[in-house]
Amino acid sequence: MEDKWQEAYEFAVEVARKAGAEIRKAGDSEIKVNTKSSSVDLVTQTDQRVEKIIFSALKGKFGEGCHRFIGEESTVDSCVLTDKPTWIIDPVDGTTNFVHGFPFVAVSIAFAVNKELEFGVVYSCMEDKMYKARRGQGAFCDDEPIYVSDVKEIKKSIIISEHGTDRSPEKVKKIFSTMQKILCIPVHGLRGSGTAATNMCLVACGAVEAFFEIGIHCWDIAAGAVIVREAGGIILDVNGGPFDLMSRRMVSANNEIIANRIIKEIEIFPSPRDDGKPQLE
Ligand SMILES: Nc1ncnc2c1ncn2[C@@H]1O[C@H](CO)[C@@H](O)[C@H]1OP(=O)(O)O
Ligand SMILES: [Mg+2]
Repeated sequence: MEDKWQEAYEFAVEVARKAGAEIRKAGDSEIKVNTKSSSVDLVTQTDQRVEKIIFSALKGKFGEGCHRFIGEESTVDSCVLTDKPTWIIDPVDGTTNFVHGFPFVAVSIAFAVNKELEFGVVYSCMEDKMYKARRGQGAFCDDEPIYVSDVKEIKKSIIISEHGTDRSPEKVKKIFSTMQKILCIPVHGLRGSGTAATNMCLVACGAVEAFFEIGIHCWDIAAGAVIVREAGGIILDVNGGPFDLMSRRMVSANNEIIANRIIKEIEIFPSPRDDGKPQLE
């Protein structure tokens, strides 16, 4: 069949825009906060409600039986990626930002077939920016093509990383030690928007050279991964090997030179995979 997934791609953009409008509206009223894995891993009723809105729209259109659904708040199916068409969704990426009114919050919708990411949509809803990419067709922000930066010198780069939600002193020490080494190369700067999906879009549009993190989940980065690749960038594992969506770790960069220079400095710490398989070295 010609261009089998185009309709799904266009529908995903529509659904992301609607979901983002819901998030914006919810941000204007009182936000009820609960915690998940730790006291700093936040979830709100908006996360759960928006995920339901997205899932019911997609299931209504494509049928529950034919497609699989992986979502941050309600993973109905396990996180093991199969060959079946699979939606990978984070309804509110940057929940902590949302709770605090820090203006970077994204809806992330990705679609994989035969274990390969087919398209990704990231709607940065507070800025009203729609990032999207389909495999082989380029990356766009608000329908304008976007490209990664052409900087090859690490000393002329801006790098993004985040701190995650695990505050065990050993992990925090490794995260800060990595950041210190990168900062002292020296790079032009270190940044972090508080949403992995948006961070990847910042790589894709050339605002920063790289974003890396250990601890992120597949739903945080699946859509962003397509967008970065289609903008001309690359995604690698933090050990320099191939990127594995379920590994909970990755380096996305404008090119291999910047990626490998950062990888040299990353102090890897253990992070259980999303699919329960043994972690890579
Ligand atoms: N345990 C974890 N460690 C690191 N990042 C995490 C994480 N859990 C979620 N993240 C995501 O990483 C970014 C910030 O660290 C956010 O995109 C956040 O997603 P969330 O807002 O959907 O929870
Ligand atoms: Mg997230």
